[in-house]
Amino acid sequence: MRLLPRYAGPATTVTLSDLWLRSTCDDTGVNVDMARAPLTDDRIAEFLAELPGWQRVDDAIERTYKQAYHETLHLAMYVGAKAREIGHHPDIHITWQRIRFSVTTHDAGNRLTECDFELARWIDSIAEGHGATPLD
Ligand SMILES: C[C@H](O)[C@H](O)[C@H]1CNC2=NC(N)=NC(=O)C2=N1
Repeated sequence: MRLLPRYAGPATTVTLSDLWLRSTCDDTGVNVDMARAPLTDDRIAEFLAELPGWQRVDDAIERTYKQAYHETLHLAMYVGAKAREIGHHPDIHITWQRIRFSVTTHDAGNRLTECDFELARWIDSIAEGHGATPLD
């Protein structure tokens, strides 16, 4: 079992993109702008087209990866660190050899917003860095 985290990439640094996303997606007194407005079905389809592998499930987007159980715990830790940085958090479901991420915007009444697609992009990047295999 790998004892040290495999991935020490963007999840541990705050980038301009994070700062933008944080100012757009968290609720620390920043005006809720377009990024947190519920998206129309057409816009959701446009965003999904840019995120191959993510599926819409009702008013959330989901993706599942295959990875050794203990590696999925590492991956969840780094995704959690990124979620804290950007103020937007996925549901994470871990079972044997599988990790599934589900993202929606609770503050918009559990509807899909731009924040969800930004978070999905980060999850893809971190999962790739961890060597997780998409199951789509
Ligand atoms: C106050 C806090 O920033 C907000 O409640 C954030 C926290 N993380 C979040 N994560 C997700 N997935 N949806 C939200 O609406 C959300 N809101």
